[in-house]
Amino acid sequence: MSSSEVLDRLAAVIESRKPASGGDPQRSYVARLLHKGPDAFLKKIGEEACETVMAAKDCDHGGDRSRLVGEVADLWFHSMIALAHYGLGPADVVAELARREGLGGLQEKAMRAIGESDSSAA
Ligand SMILES: N=c1c2ncn([C@@H]3O[C@H](COP(=O)(O)OP(=O)(O)OP(=O)(O)O)[C@@H](O)[C@H]3O)c2ncn1[C@@H]1O[C@H](COP(=O)(O)O)[C@@H](O)[C@H]1O
Repeated sequence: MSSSEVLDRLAAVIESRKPASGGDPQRSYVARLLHKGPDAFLKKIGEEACETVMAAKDCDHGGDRSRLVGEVADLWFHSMIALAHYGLGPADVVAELARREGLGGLQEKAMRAIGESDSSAA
């Protein structure tokens, strides 16, 4: 089982829960969030991000690392609902990570700073 297969299957299920695909808010959690709209699933992303931070901090103090895995799973899951709403999916995120492969964060930041100073000089 590859991680991208799992993400692709989940993306397909989320797609099938969209209102246009007949998703039923009475029977499906995903359909309910999509039906409520961006405020509902974006709020969940904020909550899950905070819970991820708290679970990670607990790991620093001997906490259960499986809790961190669970919180990141919640964060990814709710982020995937947002991606689907905006017509995107895990393949788009993977493509962006692939594009960044080999470009160090400090290098990218330095390139951005040069671009910003060029545009302010123009
Ligand atoms: N991966 C998940 C998944 N992860 C988390 N959740 C649900 O997300 C909800 C919110 O999680 P919380 O920990 O915040 O729980 P809570 O405090 O009860 O949340 P709220 O009351 O704030 O909604 C819970 O009800 C979880 O069960 C998920 N629900 C569904 N999936 C996947 O989505 C598929 C489709 O789900 P349905 O659309 O519900 O059929 C499922 O088959 C799964 O593969």
